[in-house]
Amino acid sequence: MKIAVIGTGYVGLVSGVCWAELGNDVTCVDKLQSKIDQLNSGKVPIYEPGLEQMMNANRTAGKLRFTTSLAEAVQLADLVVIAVGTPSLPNGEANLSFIQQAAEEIGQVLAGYAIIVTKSTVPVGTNERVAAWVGAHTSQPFDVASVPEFLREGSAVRDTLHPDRIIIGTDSERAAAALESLHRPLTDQIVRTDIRSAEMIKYASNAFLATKISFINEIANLCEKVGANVEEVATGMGLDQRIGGSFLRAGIGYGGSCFPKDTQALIQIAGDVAYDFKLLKSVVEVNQLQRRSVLEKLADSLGHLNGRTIGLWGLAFKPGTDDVRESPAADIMAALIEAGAVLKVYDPIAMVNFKRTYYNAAGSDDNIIWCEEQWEAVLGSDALCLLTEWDAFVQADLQRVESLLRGSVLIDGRNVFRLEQVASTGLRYYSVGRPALKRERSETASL
Ligand SMILES: NC(=O)c1ccc[n+]([C@@H]2O[C@H](COP(=O)([O-])OP(=O)(O)OC[C@H]3O[C@@H](n4cnc5c(N)ncnc54)[C@H](O)[C@@H]3O)[C@@H](O)[C@H]2O)c1
Ligand SMILES: O=c1ccn([C@@H]2O[C@H](COP(=O)(O)OP(=O)(O)O[C@H]3O[C@H](CO)[C@@H](O)[C@H](O)[C@H]3O)[C@@H](O)[C@H]2O)c(=O)[nH]1
Repeated sequence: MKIAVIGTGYVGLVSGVCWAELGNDVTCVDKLQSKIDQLNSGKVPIYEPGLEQMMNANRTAGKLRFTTSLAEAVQLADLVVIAVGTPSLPNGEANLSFIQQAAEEIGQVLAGYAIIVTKSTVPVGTNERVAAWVGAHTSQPFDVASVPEFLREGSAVRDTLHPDRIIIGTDSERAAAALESLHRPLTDQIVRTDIRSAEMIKYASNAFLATKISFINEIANLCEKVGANVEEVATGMGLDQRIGGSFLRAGIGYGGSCFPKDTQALIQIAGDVAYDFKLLKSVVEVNQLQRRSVLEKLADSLGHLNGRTIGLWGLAFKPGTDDVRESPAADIMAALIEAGAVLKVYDPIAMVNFKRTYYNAAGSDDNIIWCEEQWEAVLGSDALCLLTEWDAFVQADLQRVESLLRGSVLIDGRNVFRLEQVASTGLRYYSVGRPALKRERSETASL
């Protein structure tokens, strides 16, 4: 199949590369010249394990190209895939301006029948608008379909090649048949729906996963008060097949480019039809409060934060990605700085993106020291907070943490250390929903 993919972000690039890997002829388009130049020089602009190698193998095989010319890509394509961003507007609603622009541009250059697929996450009814935006600029025949994307960052290639299901929402038999044959090599779980249901499946899935996380975080907060251990609780709950064990890891709350944005958008979608989505509003509120639990634990262990030096391990919203959109670390850092703390921060992959997104490229803020390696963030700090569960942090030698800290407090925002492991050190240890090790210890530096 000849495929044009509009937008070379996490979704467009990974989908394009994987479709080429399956033997299709793929042209990826982005309006950012710098991105296309980078891709044409064989470099992937995002951190996504396994992607660069697969991309270059398919470029070399002549199955994958990159261009800024939407016309060049669309005119030859049987299938045109829209994978541009749908970020939040200030009121939480999805911003559809990139979708509209892409749809209108497609309409302007369509040279014959094509199937136009929206992979971006879009509110119910958007694909009907896409059809109108395309149709306003062309007399060529076309069909539209909603094929929402469910990949996770950090495992995007694997998720794309081994999806749990493919949802195809379209009114057109011709489009459905073509899309089924495109996806059949990936899975037998292909579900056909009407367009609006496909659009809703994406939001409902993300909202449900976010609900699971906020639910277990509330159970964790309760566990701390009643002396239970949330890990044991989650294991016990998850063995019930009706509940399932995934997405029950308590922590500092969800972040990323999807859950925060898509939960807000679904609240807004409901509001537009005068439906008050109370449960989802609480999920969002709980998530916001959960980020503050790190500050409460620091205040409990250190007494006050003014003038304290706090080491932070992890800036990405989760391990395996350089994406820092809506990362809990951003809120936690801002609150710590406001409380007068000095921060020593380190992330193995996301430092550059984080500085650029939240502190301008130079990372300028007198209260932040951007560390070159993970141990620098520990050295001389009153406390160390683990915010992202990168392997290098999970495998860290806790005796070394103890010896480099000036204080003795370790806040584990992702429950990565075993309680017995920490018990063999003198660290004062706070995790999420598990018993704290609050023992007294001298705050003398041992550098
Ligand atoms: N990131 C994820 O893990 C993920 C997973 C599933 C679904 N989604 C959804 O997929 C969509 C894309 O997400 P993303 O994270 O890949 O976005 P992104 O911001 O990483 O990338 C979007 C790209 O589209 C390009 N673009 C915008 N308008 C264009 C136009 N008119 N022509 C050509 N290029 C254009 C931008 O320059 C950018 O490179 C969003 O709706 C998102 O909610 C994302
Ligand atoms: O038990 C859990 C699982 C996840 N998280 C957090 O939840 C966030 C999102 O994690 P994850 O879902 O792994 O990452 P994303 O790449 O954002 O993927 C989600 O968002 C994508 C964009 O819509 C969807 O395609 C995916 O199916 C959906 O999992 C991260 O901050 C995680 O730390 C938890 O706190 N506890």
